[in-house]
Amino acid sequence: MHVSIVGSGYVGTTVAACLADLGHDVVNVEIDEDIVASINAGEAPIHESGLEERIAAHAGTRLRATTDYDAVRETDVTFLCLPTPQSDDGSLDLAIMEAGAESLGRALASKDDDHLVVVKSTVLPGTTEDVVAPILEAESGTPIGEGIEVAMNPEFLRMGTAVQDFLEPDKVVFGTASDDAAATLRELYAPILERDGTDPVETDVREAELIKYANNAFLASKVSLVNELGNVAKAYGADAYEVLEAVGLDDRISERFMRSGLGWGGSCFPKDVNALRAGAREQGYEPELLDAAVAVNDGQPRRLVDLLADHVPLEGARIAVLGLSFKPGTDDVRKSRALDVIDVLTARGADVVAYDPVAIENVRPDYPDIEYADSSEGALTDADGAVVATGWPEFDGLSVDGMARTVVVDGRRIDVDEDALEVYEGLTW
Ligand SMILES: NC(=O)c1ccc[n+]([C@@H]2O[C@H](COP(=O)([O-])OP(=O)(O)OC[C@H]3O[C@@H](n4cnc5c(N)ncnc54)[C@H](O)[C@@H]3O)[C@@H](O)[C@H]2O)c1
Ligand SMILES: O=c1ccn([C@@H]2O[C@H](COP(=O)(O)OP(=O)(O)O[C@H]3O[C@H](CO)[C@@H](O)[C@H](O)[C@H]3O)[C@@H](O)[C@H]2O)c(=O)[nH]1
Repeated sequence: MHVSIVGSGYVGTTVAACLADLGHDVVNVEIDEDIVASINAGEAPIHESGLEERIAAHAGTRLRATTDYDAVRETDVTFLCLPTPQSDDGSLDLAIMEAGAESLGRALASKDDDHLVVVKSTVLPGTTEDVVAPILEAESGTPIGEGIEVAMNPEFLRMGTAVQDFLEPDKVVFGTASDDAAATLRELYAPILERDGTDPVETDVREAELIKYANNAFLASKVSLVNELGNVAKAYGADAYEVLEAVGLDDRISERFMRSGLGWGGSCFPKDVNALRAGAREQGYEPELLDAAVAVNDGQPRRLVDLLADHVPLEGARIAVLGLSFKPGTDDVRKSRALDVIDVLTARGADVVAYDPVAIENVRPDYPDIEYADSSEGALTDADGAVVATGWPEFDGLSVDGMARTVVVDGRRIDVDEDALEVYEGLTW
């Protein structure tokens, strides 16, 4: 099939490379010329396992990128993979989606045969049919349903495992308003669906939009509940990991997403939970449980620093922050809890020296005044205390020899020889 993908960031690039891998002919339409050049040169513009080799294998044959929206006219389907950020008040900001839909609609004005526009970005119920579709209709001059159709196909991939998640998904969701649109999506995803004998979840557009938010709200709230239970465990002097490992043996609960500690960050959970809270309020519903999930999450960085302050006077102390990315396996620092920890530490007068295996350059522009080390040993040298903010595997078995005082407060449960330390405190154990 001939597919165009508008927006070539984390999602658009991954989806494009994977669809090319599945045998489709794919073009990325992207406004950033560096990204376009990178894909056409066969190089991955982002750090994701399995992406580089797929782009290298297909660039110039089944995969290309362009800044020119006219390329969509040579395709049957367009996926919108544009950012849907959070406004200052927490609500969903659709300005980029609207601009993308305008450009796409204009390009489709001179296309003769049928075209399916699929929203893959995370958008609140009603956005595809009530915001995107009218723009496409106005700009193309083609009524929806008479040559142009819209559909919604939410994406559940995670940073760090994006390629594998796309190619081997737990579920595939098609939100459509017609049998034709559903059939086109089934054909496009056929290699994935046939391999596992998976049936796609087929719904109307509005349900597909909400499935994505419900999914993220559920997972984020699960981690917040786990953190609340972890905080209670700590108050009782109990180990939350032992408790929750046992709880997770219940099939109804599952052992996944049970790691308590510093909480959830990243480009999705915070903005999506906030968009859903704002959207629910707009609909006249008070989402009290989601409010609480955010409050528990926002409290964890301060709790971590409070624990450290029980052992080390922070004013003027040299404190190592180990890990900056929002989770291991990615250089993404968007809404990373590590940054909140740094904010609290510096507000309380500590001198921060930070280390991360891949994410330092993404933090430096916003935090030019803290010190950076090129290894965990370097960060720990002469430190009066350390906090673990991201659970990178390389922090397991940490060497603390050079520390002024061997005080370690762990927000991610790394593997550490507690007997070698003056103080080891886990956030929830
Ligand atoms: N990152 C994830 O893990 C993930 C997973 C599932 C769903 N999502 C959702 O997918 C959407 C995209 O997320 P992302 O992380 O890929 O965003 P991103 O910021 O990494 O990428 C978006 C890309 O769109 C480009 N762009 C902006 N305006 C454009 C325009 N008018 N025309 C063409 N290109 C334009 C940007 O230059 C950028 O490269 C969001 O709605 C997000 O919530 C993200
Ligand atoms: O037991 C756990 C699991 C996760 N986290 C934290 O939760 C956040 C999110 O982690 P994860 O879900 O693995 O990463 P993302 O790449 O943000 O993926 C989420 O957000 C994406 C964008 O919407 C969705 O597509 C994915 O399905 C959804 O898992 C990170 O800060 C993790 O450190 C915990 O604290 N404890």
